[in-house]
Amino acid sequence: MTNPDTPTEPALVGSDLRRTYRLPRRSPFEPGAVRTAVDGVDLTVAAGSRLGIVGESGSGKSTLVRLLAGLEAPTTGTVHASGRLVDARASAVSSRWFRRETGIVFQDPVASLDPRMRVGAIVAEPLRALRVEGGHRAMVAAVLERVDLPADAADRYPHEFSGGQRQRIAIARAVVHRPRILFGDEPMSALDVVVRARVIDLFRSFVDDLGATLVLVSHDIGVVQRLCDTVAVMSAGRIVEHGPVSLLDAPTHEVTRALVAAAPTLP
Ligand SMILES: Nc1ncnc2c1ncn2[C@@H]1O[C@H](COP(=O)(O)OP(=O)(O)OP(=O)(O)O)[C@@H](O)[C@H]1O
Repeated sequence: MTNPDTPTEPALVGSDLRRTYRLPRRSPFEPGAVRTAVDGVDLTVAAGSRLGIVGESGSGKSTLVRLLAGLEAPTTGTVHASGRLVDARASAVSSRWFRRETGIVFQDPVASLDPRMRVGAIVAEPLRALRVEGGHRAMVAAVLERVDLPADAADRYPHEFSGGQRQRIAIARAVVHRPRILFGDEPMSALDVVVRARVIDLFRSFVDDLGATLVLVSHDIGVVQRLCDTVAVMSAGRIVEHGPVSLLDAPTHEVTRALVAAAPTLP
């Protein structure tokens, strides 16, 4: 039996994460320049916490979340999930344990859903790939209902749905296997205000139900204030401020101050 006083292992620990990209060469005589997207990040995400990652465009938010989600390998540094090394270069079989623990929602629901597959097959895909036991059809039907899609949604194709509905299909696919960590990379930013509010609610209710850890990239401070309990502020590939989300109410770092000052007031 676990002692409630014993601190549990952090959901994620990124240690000295660095990710560089070599840009295309401008001349045949010189190598391409190197761009540093993430520049020595140490980050611990406590189990059950809800971390928002904010920062100006190009500050490295998406790259950091791809590293934490094991979608991309760091140039140097490591990611551990519940104490276990996450290896983005591992085979599908070796990385299955981590894929089972994680779900990801991206910004663009059109690009992230295969147009040739029916919605039911799209949402069932993680169950199949991750060898989840049980009746997949029933699990898919239940999760589609949870995201308010019509009963016949499973038999239809993504193009038959609106942008907001497609994002809800993407959320259904991300949570159908009941992950312990949910990642979102700007999952609300392609949506209009009303649809965005609904998608925020859905994120919150799934994270509550699953008792999951949330790692959410957003340029929208208001979304982070609504969904997250902690925030990390990025600038030029580094985390310049990290703490409770209330730090956005009284920002001290100049980067955070500028982000808060530039944020529109939400209705
Ligand atoms: N595959 C890549 N090849 C080359 N450069 C890249 C690549 N991915 C990211 N970068 C560069 O790394 C830096 C950080 O990019 P990243 O997308 O992580 O930032 P971001 O904070 O998520 O930006 P945005 O808010 O605009 O999405 C940028 O300068 C970007 O151009």
